[in-house]
Amino acid sequence: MSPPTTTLALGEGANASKFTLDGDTLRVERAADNKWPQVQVPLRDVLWAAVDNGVFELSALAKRKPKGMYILLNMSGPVTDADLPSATAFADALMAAAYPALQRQRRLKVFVNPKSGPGKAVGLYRKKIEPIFRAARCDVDLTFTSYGKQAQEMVEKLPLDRYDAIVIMSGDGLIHEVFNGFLAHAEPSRAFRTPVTPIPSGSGNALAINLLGLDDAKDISAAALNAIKGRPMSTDLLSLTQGGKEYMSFMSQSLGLIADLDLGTEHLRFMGGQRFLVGFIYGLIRHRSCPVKVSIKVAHADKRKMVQDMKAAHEQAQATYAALAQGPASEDGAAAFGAPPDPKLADASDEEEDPEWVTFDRPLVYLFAGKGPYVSSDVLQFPVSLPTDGLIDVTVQERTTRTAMFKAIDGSQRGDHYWMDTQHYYKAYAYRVEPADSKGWLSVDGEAFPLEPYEVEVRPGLGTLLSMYGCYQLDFDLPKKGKQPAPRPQAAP
Ligand SMILES: Nc1ncnc2c1ncn2[C@@H]1O[C@H](COP(=O)(O)OP(=O)(O)OP(=O)(O)O)[C@@H](O)[C@H]1O
Repeated sequence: MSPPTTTLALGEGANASKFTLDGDTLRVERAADNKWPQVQVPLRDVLWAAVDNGVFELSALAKRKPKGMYILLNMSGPVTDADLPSATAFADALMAAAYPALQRQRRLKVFVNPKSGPGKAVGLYRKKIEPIFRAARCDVDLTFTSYGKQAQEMVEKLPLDRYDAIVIMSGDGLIHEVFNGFLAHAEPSRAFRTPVTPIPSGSGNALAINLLGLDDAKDISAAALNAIKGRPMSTDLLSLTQGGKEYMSFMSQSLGLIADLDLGTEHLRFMGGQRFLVGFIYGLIRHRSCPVKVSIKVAHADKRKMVQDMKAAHEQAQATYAALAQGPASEDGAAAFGAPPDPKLADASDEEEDPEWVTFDRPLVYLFAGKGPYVSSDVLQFPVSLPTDGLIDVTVQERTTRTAMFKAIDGSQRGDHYWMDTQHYYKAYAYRVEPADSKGWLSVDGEAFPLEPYEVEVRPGLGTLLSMYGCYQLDFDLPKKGKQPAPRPQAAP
């Protein structure tokens, strides 16, 4: 239920301020403020309100335009003794409405990688993120990483009771480290329940894009808000075994063209995200096959059904989120988006499914498997991925003409390649790869692994992320009428 309209008026004459809590919105009118004489923000963006030592304090993130960047507003003003009861009551009501069934003042373990992306993370953290966490009165334990794998080592020994979430300001590489730190923790299942949330500052920030959406992922303040207000969202993780050792992958594994462009373009780092596109074009010009044997434990492979399932799951998650956001105020942060489904139950309705291992036996250009729709801001590789369907999305690009592959680049941000006949898409419980030779790369969450035999198995709902929505943020649907995709031939088992 939305809170009733409540108003607080403070000060007099030119210094008068009026605060109105109206449904899901806070309105502030302060004629004396030259920059923001009137502000309207959704309650979601309110970070703090309190009366402290006779001063009314209010912090919120605000935007000048709906699609603009967040700006932190800290307002404060004296409260007379006569106004003290009404100001305190207003602040309490505002906080209750701004944190519905959400824990306040989260205790955050924050990792910032100074070397991530263009190397500006420290400055951005100090300028933008730190003031937001301070405004929300979060308890921050900050580490600027000083060498590779430092975050992983620290997470392996993390005192789990000490933190409500782990915040990672870097690219996807440091998130990979954190999940692998959990794997080596003395209490792995408890460790994996610690929510993880990204603040994008790397060259690949897929998790931030998937949680926040393409637009908000450009605004690190939106990511900070997610660390403060996001709700725990379970996610499947992908257990990769190679040479008898287990690794945890949260995002993707790739071979062939995709791994080459991911790992073989380090020298083009100065280009930022553009280096992946350049690498893709270079790979297409070389047009090499990827000599591997791929076996997949397939749950189903009907592209249209996958889209319908994804849309239905998103609707359900959004309804759950909306109910939670309207829920009674509480300081209990345990509200999650429900338990992950049993993957066997998820497909119980589909009697034609064959849970046996099948072998993909056509020449392929790349294999790309993972969790989470976007793998970079330009590529919507797994548009039907769901956080907790207990399945991994496995795509195998069969060898085709260069022209067909070049055409696919254009719509890759929209996921157009999903509909290519030669792009085989499987929902799978597990898959195995046996490379014919060891020349080339295996990329796991963007990190280099040897091109040796490996197997991936889904660990349903093992990990926890933070989300404002309860589902990934993307726009993908069945093609409009008149633009029907051609029927896709099954890869022969
Ligand atoms: N201070 C540091 N110096 C050098 N490397 C570091 C430091 N801190 C972390 N690292 C390593 O930097 C890598 C950066 O990965 P991450 O993906 O998070 O950022 P990125 O800028 O997107 O990098 P990449 O493009 O390589 O993926 C991680 O493997 C991590 O171990």
